[in-house]
Amino acid sequence: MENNNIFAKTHLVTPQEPPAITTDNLQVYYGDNHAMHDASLSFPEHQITALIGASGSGKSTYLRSLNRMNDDLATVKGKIMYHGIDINASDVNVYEIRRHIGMVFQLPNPFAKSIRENLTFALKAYGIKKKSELDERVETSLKEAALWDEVKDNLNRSALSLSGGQAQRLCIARSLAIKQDVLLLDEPASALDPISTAKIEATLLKLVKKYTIIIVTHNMQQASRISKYTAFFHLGHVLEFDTTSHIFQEPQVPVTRDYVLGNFG
Ligand SMILES: Nc1ncnc2c1ncn2[C@@H]1O[C@H](COP(=O)(O)OP(=O)(O)OP(=O)(O)O)[C@@H](O)[C@H]1O
Repeated sequence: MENNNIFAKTHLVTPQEPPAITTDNLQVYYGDNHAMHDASLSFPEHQITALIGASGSGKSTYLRSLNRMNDDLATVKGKIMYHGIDINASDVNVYEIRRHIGMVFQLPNPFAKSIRENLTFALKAYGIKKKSELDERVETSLKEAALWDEVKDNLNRSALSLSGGQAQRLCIARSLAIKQDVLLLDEPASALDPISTAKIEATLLKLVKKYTIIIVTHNMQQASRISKYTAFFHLGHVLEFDTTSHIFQEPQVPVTRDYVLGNFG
């Protein structure tokens, strides 16, 4: 009956650093499918945390809940605390949440607009109209996302003409332009070549000085290279959360050990 005991052994540390976001007993249901069980985690400010685990273990489900992207798809129970506010409460404005907590998806999704408009679209919706401020936000966000040098000569060209890696950095820049402070990234480099992947990783390592980053990845080397903390998901449960070095060098839970050694998944 080993299967019944898999979820009994967990190892979940609470990082010393102050949290940017925490979840308390987060549960997600797609109809009758209880896809996420009791996820209680704390994501430290200005650190990269990786979410790892086999396909279907609940990583994206959990990540999407953090900025209420599951609202129309699932029932999400439990608390999601962000600066002392439970952002999972029904009376919280989800657009306001997404002003602070942004999402970058696996496949880059630039709008069919110019590079500049991709960055100014949300700013204008938030009431920023002054050209000098818009220009400043465009330049700063593109520089922070390490894209400025490649696009500065023609910001009016279509964002659809960018390469996959450039388009993904533009999507990161979109978050930076509106000064979101938590970036949720769902396998942002899995569709990219190794050079584009390296650029994204280098960008994230710079951004973490100012932003809190939570990244889903199937790439163990990537998690090791860039994250300070790692959470291991298994069949809708978080079984282990610790520093990335502990997770990869001395995992405490047998299922984590099997996963990081490549014995399944
Ligand atoms: N929109 C949805 N509607 C119904 N069920 C869903 C939906 N999205 C995910 N699920 C279910 O929730 C469970 C967890 O899926 P999820 O996509 O979160 O896993 P994952 O670990 O991110 O997988 P992957 O690594 O393949 O992206 C699975 O059983 C999946 O079928």
